[in-house]
Amino acid sequence: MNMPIPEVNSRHNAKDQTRFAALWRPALVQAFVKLDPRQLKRSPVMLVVALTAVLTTVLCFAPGGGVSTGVAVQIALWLWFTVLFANFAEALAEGRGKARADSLKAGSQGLTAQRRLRDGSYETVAASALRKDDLVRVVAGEMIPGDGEVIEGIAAVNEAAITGESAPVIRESGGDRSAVTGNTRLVSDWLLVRITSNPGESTLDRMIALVEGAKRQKTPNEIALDILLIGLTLIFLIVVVTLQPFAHFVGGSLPLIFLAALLVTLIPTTIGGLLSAIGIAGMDRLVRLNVIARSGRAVEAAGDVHTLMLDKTGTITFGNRRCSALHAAPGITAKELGEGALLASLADDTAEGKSIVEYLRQLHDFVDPPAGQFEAVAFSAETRLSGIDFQQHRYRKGAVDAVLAFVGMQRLEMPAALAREVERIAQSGGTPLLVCVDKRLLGVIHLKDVVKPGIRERFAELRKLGIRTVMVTGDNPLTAAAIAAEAGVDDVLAEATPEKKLARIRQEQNDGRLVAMCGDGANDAPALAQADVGMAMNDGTQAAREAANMVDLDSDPTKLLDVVQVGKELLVTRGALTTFSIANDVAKYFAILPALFAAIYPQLGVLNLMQLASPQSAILSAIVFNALIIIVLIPLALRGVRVQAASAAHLLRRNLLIYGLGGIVVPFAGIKLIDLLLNALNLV
Ligand SMILES: Nc1ncnc2c1ncn2[C@@H]1O[C@H](COP(=O)(O)OP(=O)(O)OP(=O)(O)O)[C@@H](O)[C@H]1O
Ligand SMILES: [K+]
Ligand SMILES: [Mg+2]
Repeated sequence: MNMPIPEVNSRHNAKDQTRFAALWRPALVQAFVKLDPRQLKRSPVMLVVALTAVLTTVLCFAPGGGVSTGVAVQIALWLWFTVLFANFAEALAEGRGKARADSLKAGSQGLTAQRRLRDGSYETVAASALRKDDLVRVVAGEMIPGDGEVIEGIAAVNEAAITGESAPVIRESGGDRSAVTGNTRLVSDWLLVRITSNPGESTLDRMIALVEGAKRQKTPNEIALDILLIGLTLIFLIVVVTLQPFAHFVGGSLPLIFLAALLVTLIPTTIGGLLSAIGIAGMDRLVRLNVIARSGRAVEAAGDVHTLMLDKTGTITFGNRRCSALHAAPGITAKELGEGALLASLADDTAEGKSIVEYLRQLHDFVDPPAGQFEAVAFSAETRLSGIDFQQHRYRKGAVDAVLAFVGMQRLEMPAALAREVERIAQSGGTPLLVCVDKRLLGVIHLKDVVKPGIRERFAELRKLGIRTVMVTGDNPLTAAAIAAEAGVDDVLAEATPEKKLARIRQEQNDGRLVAMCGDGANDAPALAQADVGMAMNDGTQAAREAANMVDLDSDPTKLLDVVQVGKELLVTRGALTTFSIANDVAKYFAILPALFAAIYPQLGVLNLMQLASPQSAILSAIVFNALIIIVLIPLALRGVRVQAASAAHLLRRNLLIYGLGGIVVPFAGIKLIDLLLNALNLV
């Protein structure tokens, strides 16, 4: 049922065609610009073709060996076409991203910022002059001048320029929603932002570099393939050079121009010419998915990922865990619990803490303790506690096991009514926070969060691709299990600290599996850095965005499914075209050799199955075919081979059959057809 059906990816067909109409002209110009040897040397195979083209161009003036000048000129021209077609493919791939890069650049031009000086006043500077740790103030209506972290304030931000999503999002200091992106617009209030990137390193800069493909580094896979292609080129060079002694042996001779042309038809020019376009097109598909990848390597790893780890709050759920109710322990009044919970939350600037304060202020009028008379204990993912020390009392709230440990109580010693309440909250998928003062339990706070829609279906699709999903969360096992059941993950790791998350990833990697991690919090940063594919939610913290090697601008963890798809398509497309290219070249050898030697070894006539008209015609037809096949395969290289859920072995067999067999058969038909055409037109 899950049959692999490699086919040309048609999802973007209509769009691609309209784009092509706008793109081919500039790409044609670029094809000539890219004849620059400094650019050509990035592809060793194409460099060899270019050098051969130069040689044959020179030989046109004295072809020798009975080759007519007309044929020599045609061979030289088609060799140049071969290089130009490969350049054209690359230019087309780059062109698709360039329009987006240009509009991104235009949006950031002339942007200014209000930078805070030491004395607290502000100066106006160009956004491009901002450096890490500068403090800037942004007010409603202004653009945020760079990537940064909100230090003070709360505001709605329209991120459409970057994400294409026009609904504003809330950004505030503290907690997991504190990161802002340059070139997004503040639509309300004001923010004080600490800039976190130096010029040239921001999200916007990375996006531009990515879509332009200019600074694209070759991935380890591409380098390995390059080495294989260079090896094949050397082997065929030796093959071609040894043909001449054979010819001499029987008193004949092959013209140098034939040998040069033969070399080009035999070396892997098809994949050599399309390799870079395949890589750029893959990255472009990612950008269109609104995912920014730091390296092509991560995208390829995504194609092979086995385990996907996801943080719960903010990744699987929306992450606005808010206080929805309080339940007092037996013998504690609502007022006592409220006061304790408020004190434990006053100095807590996480979203959870703020929501508790807000909730309680609506119910009671409390008098705040004067500032400076208490000592804040900030929340940390390690302790999973927060609160204050005030008038010799220690007010705390936090994860159930953490607070029980704090008051020195076993789980079973908890008052039965409170234990039931905690369980009820957890089973509903909510997060229970116990509240205590010193050794006394006051009650429990119910934090509510909502699972993002569509998650379950997408995880089922991931499972079909053979990817296991694991939810890792700092929350208690019951809440974790409830959310896990709702989201449909395969496994859960609850009460996890950042270390535990990291250890789990290392363990999977030690078992030889590639791991992807999706997260948003500062506490996810180590895991995001350790994972082979680390995808940060754009609306998460700056720490997570910096540690990850991909950022999803839509903050949708299920986007990983698409990234896996792009990675697989990239690997399969490259593999398929390599198979095709090599099979093709070997077939050409047998297709044209009999014709080439017909005059020298008349006995070979029996092998001349294709009955090509003459050695001249055989060589020219092969060169023409060799160039045209690049053009024919450009759409496949740019769109990618469509990959559907299937085992790797199945895919491999299927592709070997289609592209291997195809690669052997196609040249026989193609070269014969061109031979007939050239002769009909009297060109040889
Ligand atoms: N402001 C807070 N004060 C006290 N305790 C908190 C606070 N926020 C969260 N907790 C408790 O600490 C636990 C861990 O929170 P944290 O945000 O680190 O979770 P996490 O590891 O990111 O996992 P997830 O995001 O999936 O919940 C929470 O489940 C909750 O019980
Ligand atoms: K070739
Ligand atoms: Mg989190």
